[in-house]
Amino acid sequence: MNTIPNIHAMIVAAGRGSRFGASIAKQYTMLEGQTLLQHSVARLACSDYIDRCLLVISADDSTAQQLEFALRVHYAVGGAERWQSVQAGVEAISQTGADDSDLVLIHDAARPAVPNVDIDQVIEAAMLEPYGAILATPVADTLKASYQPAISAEESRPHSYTKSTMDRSNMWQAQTPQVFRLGQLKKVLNYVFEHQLSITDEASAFEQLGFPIRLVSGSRQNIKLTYPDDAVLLTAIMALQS
Ligand SMILES: Nc1ccn([C@@H]2O[C@H](COP(=O)(O)OP(=O)(O)OP(=O)(O)O)[C@@H](O)[C@H]2O)c(=O)n1
Ligand SMILES: C[C@](O)(CO)[C@H](O)COP(=O)(O)O
Repeated sequence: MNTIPNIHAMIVAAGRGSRFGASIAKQYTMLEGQTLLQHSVARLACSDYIDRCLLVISADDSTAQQLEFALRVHYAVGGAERWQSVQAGVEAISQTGADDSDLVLIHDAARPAVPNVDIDQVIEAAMLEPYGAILATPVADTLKASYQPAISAEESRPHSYTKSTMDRSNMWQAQTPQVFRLGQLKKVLNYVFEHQLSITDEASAFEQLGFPIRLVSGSRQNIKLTYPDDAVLLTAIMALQS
């Protein structure tokens, strides 16, 4: 497993950003004169392993094709769930005649601050693995499980209470890029489809089948724009990095 495989990069940008709550899809939020999607492509462009990128966008996206990108891009139409967008991207990559042993790199449009060094590290780790590797950071905070007691008729919103404290010693927060062998990725996504699983990243699909995915410790600067508060942090991180 030590020959250099082809790398097919894909950025998933077909989400709505419902938790962010803006009127435009969050991947088109402007930051330092460019959209998040352009920044994310530019980060991938810094890697010597990547020379083009598949952008998975929603069917009604009229913005992406008007933008300029730091890499040669091509397009696929995403689905309702993130994993379905990835599956659409995987199909598009397969149709180009890619080999099952090639690597597919999946990155969120909403993570424009991924450091260049992390991109290469996760690619190089995946090259040595039969299934793949992902960026992640060890959980830093005390982690609480919670419960909500039954609410009385006059209460409109239930409060949450702590139930227990989780052992965080082997807990990680998943990031992207996530990098997998194409053939194995196709298999696990079919499994998700057949079993109607609900997953938030592709590494979860591998976990369901007991396939090991290596964790590569990444930077805490690689945050995802998810909630409005994240915009302040992301702006500061991008300014610091530039
Ligand atoms: N059906 C979907 C859902 C998500 N994504 C992409 O996956 C990345 C990470 O997902 P997330 O932060 O959950 O994005 P949204 O689905 O847009 O946000 P929300 O869950 O708050 O609606 C984003 O770049 C998003 O565009 C996608 O391509 N297709
Ligand atoms: C893929 C991901 O960005 C890894 O953190 C994430 O899982 C996307 O979905 P989420 O629902 O925002 O966790």
